[in-house]
Amino acid sequence: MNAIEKLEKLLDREQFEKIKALNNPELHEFLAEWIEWLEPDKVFVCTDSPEDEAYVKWKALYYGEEKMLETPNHTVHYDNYYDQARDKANTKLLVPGGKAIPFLNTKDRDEGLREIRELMKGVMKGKELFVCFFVLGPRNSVFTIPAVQLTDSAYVAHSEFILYRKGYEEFKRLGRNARFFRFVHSEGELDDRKTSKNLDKRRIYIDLLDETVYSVNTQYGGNTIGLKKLAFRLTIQRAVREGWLSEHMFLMRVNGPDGRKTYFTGAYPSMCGKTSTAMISWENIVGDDLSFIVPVNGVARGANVEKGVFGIIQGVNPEDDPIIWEILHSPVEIIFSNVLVKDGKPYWNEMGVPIPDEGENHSGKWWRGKKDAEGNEIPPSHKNARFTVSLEHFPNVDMEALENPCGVEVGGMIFGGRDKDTWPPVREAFNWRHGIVTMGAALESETTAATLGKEGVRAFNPMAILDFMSVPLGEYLRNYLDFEKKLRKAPKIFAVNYFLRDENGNWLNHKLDKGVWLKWMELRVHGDVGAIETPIGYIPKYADLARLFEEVLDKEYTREEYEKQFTIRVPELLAKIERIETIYREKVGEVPEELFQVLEDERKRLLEARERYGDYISPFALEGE
Ligand SMILES: Nc1nc2c(ncn2[C@@H]2O[C@H](COP(=O)(O)OP(=O)(O)O)[C@@H](O)[C@H]2O)c(=O)[nH]1
Ligand SMILES: C=C(OP(=O)(O)O)C(=O)O
Ligand SMILES: [Mn+2]
Repeated sequence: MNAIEKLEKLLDREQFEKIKALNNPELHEFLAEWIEWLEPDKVFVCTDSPEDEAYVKWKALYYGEEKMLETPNHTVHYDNYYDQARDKANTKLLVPGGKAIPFLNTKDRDEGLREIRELMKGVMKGKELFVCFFVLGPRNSVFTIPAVQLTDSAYVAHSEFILYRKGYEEFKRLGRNARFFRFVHSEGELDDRKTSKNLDKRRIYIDLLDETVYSVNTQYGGNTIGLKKLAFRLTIQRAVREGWLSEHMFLMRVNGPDGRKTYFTGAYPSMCGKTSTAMISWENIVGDDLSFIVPVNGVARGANVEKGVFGIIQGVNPEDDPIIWEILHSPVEIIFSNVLVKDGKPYWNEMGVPIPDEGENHSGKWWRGKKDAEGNEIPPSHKNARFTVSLEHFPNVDMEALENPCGVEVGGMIFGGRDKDTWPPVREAFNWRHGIVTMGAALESETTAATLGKEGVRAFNPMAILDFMSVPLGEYLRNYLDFEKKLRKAPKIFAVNYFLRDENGNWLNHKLDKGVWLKWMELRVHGDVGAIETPIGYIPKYADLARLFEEVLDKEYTREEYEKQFTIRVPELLAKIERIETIYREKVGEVPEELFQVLEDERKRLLEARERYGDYISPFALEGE
């Protein structure tokens, strides 16, 4: 029996017709094999019709994976108490022979496939399987990658309808030419709260050879939403092979003087400010998490891979995040996950308004003071609780940029992480190489609640992408360094640090200060302001920041604040170079030689500056030159 005959037997007439209309034998083969293997009771195939999307939404409620909230179109979903973040340990890249690659979690492909197939055999008995088609990037463009998702979670399928562009018609158009990604997900057995039960058998296996990702016994979006962090491993591999960039970056428009529009991408690790930055209310959002950057006629052009936001809700408050706040309180389609619910209303930590003392949350029935099995007090919402919403509802979305099949010209690229004591709030690289090496490849950040495990540990995280890296780091960096050669004018590279602290652990900056750094970077892209040359790049002059603080935030910015924040911390910077160099020399292997040269040059500049000015160098001392 060939694949299409098999499918005719496995699917009811209506569903079968939808599949038959897609002229792609490879797709048919894949579907026949997996539907047979997963043994669902029922299969639903989603086309791009609003009815099919509505069906999935209704099924998420019907099967109890989501519950309605008071506001129309709002629902809440819970993940298991121990399934609240990405599971790095059980996320593995399947490579032939299980070849060890530094910093990557690999596993022998045959063994991995055997294991995951075993875990998935008949896993959908008694369940409904949803077959969904989406695309990454704008449709019918240089960025487009079609993808098919198989899942028994209507919540996962629903999330994808919010986050991705529909792709059934694109599959139809492309026919057998579709080079598509595949995602197979099962939440596995559920408990009475409809959360995944067999967490000890939670696995996320990425088959780089077949561009297929398998995910089982988990529901948390970062582990399950195929087109998000799972596809990301596959797009990085494609990008490095094909000479473009697939990055963990937001994409936003910063509005310059006289209506000038400048687009920036920014790479920060999970929970380090991508969404908050892209959502600055007076600028315009294009994307908040994943960007493709492709060289087109010598110009770096960027596009959002997605069309929605799976954002962290903790800390969203009416003062700092007026737009998200407004959206979260309007009747547009939103999935809240792992928040506190009381009388049909969602609540979350640090929301700036009083929170009830009891209700339901990710731990089940909750009351203030409730402790978990480990004796830890359970907060109202999980730190990694999220909202899922489509960008079309954002008053500040740049729709033209989001939908443009040619993407937008990238003027600047920003790198940043959680760093309490080393980098200044903002600086500009001397050139592409300097930025890619000392800001991107040298990025370190403290671990957060976006992944399971200990928080607050400083960790090497080049380009904020290490969790998703799928090729040897050296190859990835080679591609990055070479990218410049494909461009007539490379984007400027910047680094930011929103997380500096003083001796007592207090933040040195307010959450909205980033709005000022963005305006400064916009001016720098066009050469509109001067800067102070330091051993680690260009930093802003006090006078320019004082003026921008006034204009942007209507705030006074004192010389003392500036000096404290922009002091060049030579011992910390030297120690960092030491750490980074050691990692690349001793642990990574096959690193482009120029990386060491660039680090060495930076070290020399720092040592010379220390000779003249001492360990902690005031920016005013350098400006005087
Ligand atoms: N202290 C401080 N916290 C911030 C700042 N920006 C964002 N955050 C917090 O960092 C967390 C994650 O931010 P988010 O933008 O969602 O990160 P993403 O995962 O990179 O998109 C949230 O809890 C924010 O409240 C900032 O400038 N300063
Ligand atoms: C979905 C995620 O993205 P981020 O925290 O980068 O927004 C994640 O890391 O699980
Ligand atoms: Mn985010």
